[in-house]
Amino acid sequence: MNPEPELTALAAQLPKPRLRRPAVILVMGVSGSGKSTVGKLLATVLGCALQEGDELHSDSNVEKMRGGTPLTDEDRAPWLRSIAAVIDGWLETGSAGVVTCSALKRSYRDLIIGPREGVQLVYIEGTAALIGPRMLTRAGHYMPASLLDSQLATLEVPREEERPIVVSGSGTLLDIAGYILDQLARRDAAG
Ligand SMILES: Nc1ncnc2c1ncn2[C@@H]1O[C@H](COP(=O)(O)OP(=O)(O)OP(=O)(O)O)[C@@H](O)[C@H]1O
Ligand SMILES: O=C(O)[C@H](O)[C@@H](O)[C@H](O)[C@H](O)CO
Repeated sequence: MNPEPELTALAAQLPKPRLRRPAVILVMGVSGSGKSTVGKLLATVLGCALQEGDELHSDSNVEKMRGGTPLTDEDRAPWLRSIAAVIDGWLETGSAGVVTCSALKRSYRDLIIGPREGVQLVYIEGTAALIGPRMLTRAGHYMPASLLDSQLATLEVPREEERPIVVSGSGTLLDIAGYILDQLARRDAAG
């Protein structure tokens, strides 16, 4: 992991929470909601591994998205399994880790988290008005802003029973990561 200098500087302003159990975190949300940026920040503060879900897509999935076509359930299935395998690896070794994945549908999250104990879901909320302009100005990413509408249409917001930490993507990165770390510490202490 080699986060950008700005993220390293932000991370230095966030105290590392003392947790009883290693944090295994899935950061979800539509494309452009801030998963990678927030995920990097969390992993830097926690001093743990970061797996970018985007890096696990097949070349054909990436080409499809680059061309402006939304992925289907079938396209996503092997990708979701590879994300679940990363989480299983961390759980088996008792390691902490942060994985980013859009995880748009409940069925996807059932596959990635399902009955696994000790995986914390974090959902970054954001409207098209917030995220669209950010996607347009983001450099060097294959995902076109034109796919944002389909991402939002496919999204099934996590329900209470999934015990998500829900945070608005409209705040500053410091606020967003600070809130997530605070919630993580409270839940760790209570659990
Ligand atoms: N809270 C924020 N404030 C300002 N800019 C932000 C914030 N969160 C994210 N951004 C910016 O928005 C853009 C999208 O963020 P990011 O790449 O982290 O989203 P993502 O959910 O990982 O997207 P994708 O799933 O498409 O990879 C980036 O340019 C990032 O710097
Ligand atoms: O499920 C999906 O449609 C995809 O995973 C997308 O969400 C992308 O991976 C990502 O967001 C692009 O950057």
